[in-house]
Amino acid sequence: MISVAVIGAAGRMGKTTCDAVEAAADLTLSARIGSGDDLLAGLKGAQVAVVMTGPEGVDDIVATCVEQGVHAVVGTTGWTEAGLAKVQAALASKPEVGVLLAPNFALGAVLLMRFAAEAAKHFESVEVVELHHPNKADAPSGTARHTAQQIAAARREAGVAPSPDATTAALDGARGADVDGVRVHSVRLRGLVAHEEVLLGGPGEQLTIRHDSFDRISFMPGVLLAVRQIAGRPGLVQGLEHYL
Ligand SMILES: NC(=O)C1=CN([C@@H]2O[C@H](COP(=O)(O)OP(=O)(O)OC[C@H]3O[C@@H](n4cnc5c(N)ncnc54)[C@H](O)[C@@H]3O)[C@@H](O)[C@H]2O)C=CC1
Ligand SMILES: O=C(O)C1=N[C@H](C(=O)O)C[C@H](O)C1
Repeated sequence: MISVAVIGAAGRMGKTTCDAVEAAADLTLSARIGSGDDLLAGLKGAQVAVVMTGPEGVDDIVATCVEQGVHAVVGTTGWTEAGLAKVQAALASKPEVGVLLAPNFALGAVLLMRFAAEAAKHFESVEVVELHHPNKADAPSGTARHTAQQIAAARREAGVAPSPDATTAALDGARGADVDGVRVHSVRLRGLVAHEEVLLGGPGEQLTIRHDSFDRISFMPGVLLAVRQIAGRPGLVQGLEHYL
């Protein structure tokens, strides 16, 4: 049995995660930790923490997990370089602990990123569009950032030129955010859950790669896979693709 504490347990992802952990025969839910709860008390007896809070203060939460010797499976997005450095510093004193930062636990989203990086080596133009529910705190989404970074790395390695763009006059934001030279556009719309499209263009053709999460249960197989594997994967890992 692996004992699991869920941090951010009252949120949309936290509730779904608690249900998934409770339904798994080889896992036991040791604590539901919400905003204002005693984190140290909640972590007592846990082997793995699943972190599904908002971005604010998540670096301190993950650093505390590491200091307590609790592996952390982290779904929270909106990380800063300073936040990552804080976690790395905590891991330096506890190198046996595992931290997985996964911007998307859905298998289809992980595959979308892999396919997009491959395709982006072969097309002149590429842009990313992410579409989410309007309660989301961060933009662009963690998945879109990760997608754009993987696309940029693949294009750099293949020696592909930047996407052409003759824009010289634009309203602020009209061309989206620039992530490693890849344009990323964020849509927030009531009714949506989590969706992403990668648009690839070449002379006379377009390839669109799209993934839709219609329900947060789509993230649970990836979360449970990470919970089961993390004890054997010390250090900081970014992206569920490294676990597959
Ligand atoms: N990696 C993935 O596959 C996915 C990641 N996400 C990310 O997960 C995060 C949470 O998303 P939602 O559940 O939609 O947000 P939410 O706002 O519904 O839930 C966040 C919860 O965390 C709680 N919280 C905030 N600070 C806390 C603290 N210090 N200690 C304990 N609890 C605290 C809040 O009170 C709230 O209940 C977001 O960053 C989102 O981008 C969302 C879906 C999938
Ligand atoms: O906030 C969300 O809902 C989601 N957040 C993650 C992200 O920022 O990529 C994963 C998924 O897109 C849902």
